[in-house]
Amino acid sequence: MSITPAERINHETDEVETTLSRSRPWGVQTERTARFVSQRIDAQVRGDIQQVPTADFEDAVETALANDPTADIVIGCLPFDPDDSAVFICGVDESALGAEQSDLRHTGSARIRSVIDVPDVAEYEQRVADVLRLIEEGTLEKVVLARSKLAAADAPIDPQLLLEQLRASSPHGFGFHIPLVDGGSFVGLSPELLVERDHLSVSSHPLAGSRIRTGHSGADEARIADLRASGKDAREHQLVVKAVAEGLAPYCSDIIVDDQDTTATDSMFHLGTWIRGSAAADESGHLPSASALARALHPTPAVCGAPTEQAREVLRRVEGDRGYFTGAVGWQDRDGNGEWAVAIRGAMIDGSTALVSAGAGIVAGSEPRSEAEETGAKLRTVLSALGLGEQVSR
Ligand SMILES: C=C(O[C@H]1C=CC=C(C(=O)O)[C@@H]1O)C(=O)O
Repeated sequence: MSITPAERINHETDEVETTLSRSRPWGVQTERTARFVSQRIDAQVRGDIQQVPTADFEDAVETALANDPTADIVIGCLPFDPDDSAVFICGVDESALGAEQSDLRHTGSARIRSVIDVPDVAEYEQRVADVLRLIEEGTLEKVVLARSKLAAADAPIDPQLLLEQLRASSPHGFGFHIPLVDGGSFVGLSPELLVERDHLSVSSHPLAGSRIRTGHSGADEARIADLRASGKDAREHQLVVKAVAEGLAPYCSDIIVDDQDTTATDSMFHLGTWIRGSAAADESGHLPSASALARALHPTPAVCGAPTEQAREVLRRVEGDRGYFTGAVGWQDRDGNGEWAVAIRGAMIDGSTALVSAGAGIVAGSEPRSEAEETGAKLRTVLSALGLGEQVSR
């Protein structure tokens, strides 16, 4: 008897569920340091870890800041599923005080001993094929399907060291280290700006459509040309640009959509588009905060799909709980200025294990094998910083 795509994608993965749920005891508070680094700031705050429900991103950020009246800014992560909890640390920006104020413990002695695919590559390719059938049937236009690798080391993994190693591999992007209530951390270097508000100025730089970098200039130029000429990648990208421009429209005036660019990370090329506008005050004179703008945009089709609700439903059935992966990570001040990056190219560190996840946009014309290769290359960005990389082939 043949299995339908809907039946197959009911698959659940115990290792991932366990790692994610261990990160979520409620109401625990312990003082730790969080860091967020971008072209705009290098912020480090020390305070209690606050885990708050997030029916609404803006309310959650405001609740966290209200809980700590002495704090200037909040750094934290917002979940992929808004029914889930967010984690914040509020405080005074201590980055100017130097590293001795932080939790830095650069032991660097952890060696990765084993890596498990979750799901295995064949199952991921089957899921892509199943989603392609749903797309063919006309139910959906795009779904961003993710897979993970669970790496186990012989000693606790140092999250600060991982962040430094990621930053050494790529000078751009949004570096983050968010401590979690169970003692674990969410660490990464995202290339994608969900939204930034700097007083009146609002910007977003969605990415979608990718090629793997070879590291050889001639071959890389050919890959960039191929990416720019690809109708499939243009469709995948334009779905995101349209959603972001429409999402910002109620909150901004003078929205300008730039020409498409190519954004490079250490391992990937992506199609990107800057979308900018001026923050518009509501009837009581309030400007939309960075988190209100993040709420309006999340989840974009760069991490979920289109139409959003149908894609989200597929992801719930296929992948289960994504936790903070493909949520948002960033900072915000009391005036609502801030930056929220898309929470990709990161790892959930739990003692001596690291759960690394990556997704790829599936649209008509996608091929299961190349989507597995693309997610493999995205995973390698983080795995290399953990000291793996070439040893992990796909
Ligand atoms: C969802 C991820 O990437 C997104 C960002 C850039 C390009 C993407 C793509 O081409 O599929 C994804 O939309 C990820 O890295 O986990």
